[in-house]
Amino acid sequence: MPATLIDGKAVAAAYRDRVQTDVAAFTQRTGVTPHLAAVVVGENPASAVYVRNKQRACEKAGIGSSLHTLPATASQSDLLTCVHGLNDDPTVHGILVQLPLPEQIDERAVLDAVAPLKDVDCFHPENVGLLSQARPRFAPCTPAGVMELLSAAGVETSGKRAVVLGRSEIVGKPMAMLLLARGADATVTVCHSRTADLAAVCREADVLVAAIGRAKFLTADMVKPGTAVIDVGINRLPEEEGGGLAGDVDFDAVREVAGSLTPVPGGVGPMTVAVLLRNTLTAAELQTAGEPG
Ligand SMILES: NC(=O)C1=CN([C@@H]2O[C@H](COP(=O)(O)OP(=O)(O)OC[C@H]3O[C@@H](n4cnc5c(N)ncnc54)[C@H](OP(=O)(O)O)[C@@H]3O)[C@@H](O)[C@H]2O)C=CC1
Ligand SMILES: Nc1nc(=O)c2c([nH]1)NC[C@@H]1CN(c3ccc(C(=O)N[C@@H](CCC(=O)O)C(=O)O)cc3)C=[N+]21
Ligand SMILES: [Mg+2]
Repeated sequence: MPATLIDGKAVAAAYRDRVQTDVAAFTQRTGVTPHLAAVVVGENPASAVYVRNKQRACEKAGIGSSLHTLPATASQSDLLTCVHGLNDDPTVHGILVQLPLPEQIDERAVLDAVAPLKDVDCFHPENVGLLSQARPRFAPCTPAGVMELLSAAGVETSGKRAVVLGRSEIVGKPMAMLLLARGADATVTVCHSRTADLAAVCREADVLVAAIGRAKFLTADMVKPGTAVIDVGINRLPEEEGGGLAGDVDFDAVREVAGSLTPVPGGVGPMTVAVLLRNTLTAAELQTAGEPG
């Protein structure tokens, strides 16, 4: 029996409706419109999609948004000046510095410069620390979106073996943290480029999250029948293969063995945007006087 497809678009739409309702109540009560500022350095086609989706979603949810673009040649200090300006602007509640940054920029230094209360990506060490102690201030957008999808699909994680492919600060690591947390209660293994017997480790998984950035990397032989497979990957296919998007999962083949599976597009991507909206409201609450947040 082929896998049940998890409809990320639908789950995200319902999630965004709840955010929209909460934004309206917040704005009514405080007179404040939550505002998300995105900082983009240079041109990157993959980033452009994300920026567009975010801006459209903000508008629909009653959240203000602004785009701050710097040329690909921008210096570290240009970028820090931009971030400091947004930190000091009381009308801006959330700041997102789009990754990756050009190579002349020290990515960590820039992310560390974002005011912790405006750090809607949950990248600042203070927020990562809070997350790791299971008292999060902000949800890591993509991993939290994955947890929402698992829950919407009725996938049990407690006591199950979860395998996360990838150990990045943006997806793999915080994903492992959320699956491990009390309440989710999975037994978590994190794999990376040095993992031995990767296929065998993957075959142990009841829940498998692929976030490595290699098109169609996860093949059917790496998946135990019935496993819930979440495909975080967003990879642009070469022109010879049609130039479309592909996840990290070999969708057509894995679909025949997995219990449930997310498509790309229409899976995790829309959830990332939805959680980002929620975090922007949370940031506005934390920064608005009289709001316990
Ligand atoms: N849907 C969404 O909202 C989002 C999607 N993405 C997508 O998710 C994917 C991953 O992104 P991101 O985490 O930023 O990527 P990174 O490149 O930062 O990290 C990739 C990770 O995968 C590991 N890896 C790479 N190749 C292999 C391999 N052959 N075998 C095992 N492990 C491997 C790397 O190992 P090592 O550490 O050893 O190098 C690394 O830990 C990308 O396709 C990206 O576009 C990203 C963010 C949000
Ligand atoms: N500071 C920072 N935070 C991020 O969260 C971040 C980032 N930088 N840099 C880039 C990656 C990638 N990312 C995506 C989010 C949503 C979609 C998305 O909405 N995808 C839709 C549409 C895809 C399409 O049609 O092209 C989908 O998968 O259905 C894609 C990609 C966030 N990232
Ligand atoms: Mg997706």
